[in-house]
Amino acid sequence: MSVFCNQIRASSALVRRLKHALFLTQTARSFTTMEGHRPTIVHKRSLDILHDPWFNKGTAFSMTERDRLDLRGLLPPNIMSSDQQIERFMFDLKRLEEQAKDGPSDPNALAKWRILNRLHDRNETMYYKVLIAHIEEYAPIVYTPTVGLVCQNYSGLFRRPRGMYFSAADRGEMMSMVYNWPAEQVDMIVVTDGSRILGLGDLGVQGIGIAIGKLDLYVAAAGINPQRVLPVMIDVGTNNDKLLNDPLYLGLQQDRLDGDEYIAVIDEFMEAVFTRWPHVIVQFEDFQSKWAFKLLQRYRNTYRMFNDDVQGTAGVAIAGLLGAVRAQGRPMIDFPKQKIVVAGAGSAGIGVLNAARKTMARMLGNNEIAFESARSQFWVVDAKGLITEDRDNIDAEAQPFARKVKEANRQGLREGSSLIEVVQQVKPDVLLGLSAVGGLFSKEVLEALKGSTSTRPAIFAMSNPTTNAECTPEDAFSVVGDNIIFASGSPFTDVDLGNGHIGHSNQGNNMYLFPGIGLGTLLSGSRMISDGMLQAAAECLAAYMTEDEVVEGIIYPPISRIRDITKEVAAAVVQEAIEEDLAEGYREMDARELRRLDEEEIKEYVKNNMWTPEYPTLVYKKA
Ligand SMILES: NC(=O)C1=CN([C@@H]2O[C@H](COP(=O)(O)OP(=O)(O)OC[C@H]3O[C@@H](n4cnc5c(N)ncnc54)[C@H](O)[C@@H]3O)[C@@H](O)[C@H]2O)C=CC1
Ligand SMILES: CC(=O)C(=O)O
Ligand SMILES: [Mg+2]
Repeated sequence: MSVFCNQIRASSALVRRLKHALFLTQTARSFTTMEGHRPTIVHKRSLDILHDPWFNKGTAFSMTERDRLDLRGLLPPNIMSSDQQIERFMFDLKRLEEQAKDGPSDPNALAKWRILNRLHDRNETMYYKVLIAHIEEYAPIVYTPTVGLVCQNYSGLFRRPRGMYFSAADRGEMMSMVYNWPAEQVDMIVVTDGSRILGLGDLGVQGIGIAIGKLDLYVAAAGINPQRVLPVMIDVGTNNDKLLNDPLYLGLQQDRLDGDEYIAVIDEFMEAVFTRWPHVIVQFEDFQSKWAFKLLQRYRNTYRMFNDDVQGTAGVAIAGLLGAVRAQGRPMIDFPKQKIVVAGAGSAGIGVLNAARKTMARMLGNNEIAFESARSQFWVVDAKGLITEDRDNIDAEAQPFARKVKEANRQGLREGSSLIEVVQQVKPDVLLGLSAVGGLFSKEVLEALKGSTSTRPAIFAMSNPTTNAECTPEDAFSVVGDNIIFASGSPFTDVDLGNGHIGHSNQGNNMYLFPGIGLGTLLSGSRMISDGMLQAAAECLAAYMTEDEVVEGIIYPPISRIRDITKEVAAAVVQEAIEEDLAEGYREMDARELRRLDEEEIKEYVKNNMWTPEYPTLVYKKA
């Protein structure tokens, strides 16, 4: 009996399923025939639509729909057909299969990024809990080196948009577009124009990945509330031929704007974001050197902004250079005696040179003569070799570091001398690379460094991502010797030197400063980010490592301590802003109260204002 009943139940369930399938087919058909005639009424706008799988069309939203639904700026500018969207999806899927055949490392890193990214989309609190608890393991995924790979493959990886896109096609619209962002308050913007992403060159609109990665560190390290961060991509075109010819590219397929047209776009963006959020801080990231310096000079006295590659990198390098002096068993005040060869004269290299020269000058008496004499401690080599005053069309930023011709000749050098020649002749204490050329510190260059007059030569292979590092720690320790200091921009593991000795591989990356610079600026309410505030941040990082650690060769903290060092850096920035009378206060902490705080109280104030990922209790209230 029960078997019979079960059969009846099963067959009626089957009939129901068949009927339902028939109904769905008919409905689908009637929808298909009506498509294009009857619009679908939606009761949502903006991000709510993009996050709704029923209505979301992603990059296929037309421009009129984007305007109608307040979506302008929330998607990359290139409008795609649904066929193109599927082609892009399939391309990515196939590429993953291809890469999986080639070897485990890259697809594994990308797969981890995807899993983390999905969690980021689903549950930010949980995402940041995971990131903070495992920062050592996952910073290399959300930040350098994997973020470089993510940017390179962004068209394929793009699923749900994050951040805002302002493009050259949005001129005249930005002031209203900025209101499409759903958050009432934004504390921190990281903006890029994609023109020099890490050492990977012009990646156009795909550079948004670096702004997202940097802001992940703002949340994880500085405790900036994730609801108040905004990654921004300013798409003014690209000069990357591959992207210009790629039908699946998500950005504007036109040559980069230049000159006044370019500046007009960036000006409009700055005006728009500072009009809506007057207290926001804007970090410029990975702009090609040509614009990095000009925009910094243009905005730094008007807006709360800084350029991470120029100023953040400079501070991190100074801290490391001072650490290298201490590691030689010498006092920091001996820094002006160091002979420093820098390979790379772009935004990062020049930023470091300017800051190092100023630091030396301060130690030598802080006057014109000191500043002039500090200049002779640097030898700068770029793609054309040693820079001397003989160089034609020398960049204005590099000019102050051009070697005098006679002096160079006396050292057996000339305009355009190769890096090996320079290292052989100068016998520097420090060899620092910000060239974006992987392997530039070849065996020959490192062999030449063995002639260094330093008791403990330092090698900074600071270019990113990993493949662009000027050398690996293995090469450095094995060729130059066990008694060196080594730092790199992207993480490497320590080197086993045998007999229980470890060759420390430090990560010399601006991530140790930018989160603290941003947080300190926010909490001080400083009107601008002064040289003094940046200097205070660098000095704080330099002083963070103990004497024992630097003697061991550890000149930067491990990333597991990034939240603590960021708190210290932020407190130093607040303190300096107060001393320079720039601090206007933050929320209920007004300028007067800030001035009353002592050093420990400032640290406490910073700590108490760092967001931690905890679920809040939610209560429903009608809008
Ligand atoms: N570790 C860190 O915190 C940071 C690292 N960087 C890295 O620094 C690198 C450079 O960045 P930017 O200065 O903005 O780039 P850039 O493109 O403006 O400058 C590169 C410089 O390297 C020079 N160069 C090229 N080939 C060379 C060669 N064979 N020998 C010597 N010099 C050579 C170029 O002439 C140019 O002066 C990138 O890889 C970037 O990822 C940048 C900022 C922070
Ligand atoms: C770290 C960084 O800012 C860069 O490589 O550009
Ligand atoms: Mg950068």
